[in-house]
Amino acid sequence: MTDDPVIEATGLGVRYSRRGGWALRDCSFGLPAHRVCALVGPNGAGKSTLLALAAGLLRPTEGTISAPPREETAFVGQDKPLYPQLTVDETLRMGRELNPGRWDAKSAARIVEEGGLDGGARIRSLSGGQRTRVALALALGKRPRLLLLDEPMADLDPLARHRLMGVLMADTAENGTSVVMSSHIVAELEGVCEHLLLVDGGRVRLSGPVDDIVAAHRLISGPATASADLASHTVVESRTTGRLLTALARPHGPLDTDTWQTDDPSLEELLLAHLRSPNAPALAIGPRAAEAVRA
Ligand SMILES: Nc1ncnc2c1ncn2[C@@H]1O[C@H](COP(=O)(O)OP(=O)(O)OP(=O)(O)O)[C@@H](O)[C@H]1O
Repeated sequence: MTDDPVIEATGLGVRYSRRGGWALRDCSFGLPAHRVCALVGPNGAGKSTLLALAAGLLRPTEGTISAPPREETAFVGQDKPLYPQLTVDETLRMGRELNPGRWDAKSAARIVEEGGLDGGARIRSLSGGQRTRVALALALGKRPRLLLLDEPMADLDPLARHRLMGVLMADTAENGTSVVMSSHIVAELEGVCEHLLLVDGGRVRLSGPVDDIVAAHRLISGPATASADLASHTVVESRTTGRLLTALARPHGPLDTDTWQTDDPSLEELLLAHLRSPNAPALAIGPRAAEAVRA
């Protein structure tokens, strides 16, 4: 296994119409192969657009994106295009026929069985969450090199989500699949995702290995009167309550420990601080870091 990027983008931009605004602009990043990458951002940030580009369903208006070919990619979008009149078993048989020579019946069956789905049930009789499960079974059965998931677990109950995430992660780790997964449920990503791409307003705000991104930040608290001390660091967000100042910052050197108390932020704290501060400087760590930050 190599750490070569599975997806590489340079100056990527998408405009859906000539008069419309840019859904994505100046995006440069690399996503590592054989890893689980989280794609995070608020509504309308450009996540689905980015996944559609990676899946080869959309062409960029400007810039380039390289990704595996469509036959090696599986994409589970927000709307799951299944045939309502087919049964679960017939759907999986169709998956086998559409993917001759590479269909992994065991992986597909495992996802369906784990949800207790009746193979004879018609797709139209299934709940939204059960359909998601069938769509994921079809995607994994394809044994893709790249698995793209657009908010895959949104309509599953918390227990089903937790279990299915476990199965998905075990399966993709076993097969060295590269996964890119968008989600609004940050708690779901913590401990699962190794790489992070935060997009906001069509731009890349954070890009890099989760551990490195988290390690680059500190939660800082201390007296508001000493706020000038922070001027030499990159402050993503700061708040003053009475005499106490709390901040999320990227320190560029030691902080006076007599004045400041510092802690590791959680991934959730880090993401929320960035989302609340759209003008905070972007951070890219790893491949294409220079271009990402320049953009
Ligand atoms: N088919 C389309 N035609 C025109 N504009 C579109 C189209 N699809 C998306 N957009 C616009 O592109 C921007 C990015 O949308 P996108 O769906 O990629 O965001 P997202 O991050 O996936 O959002 P969400 O979290 O709500 O799913 C938005 O401003 C959206 O209105």
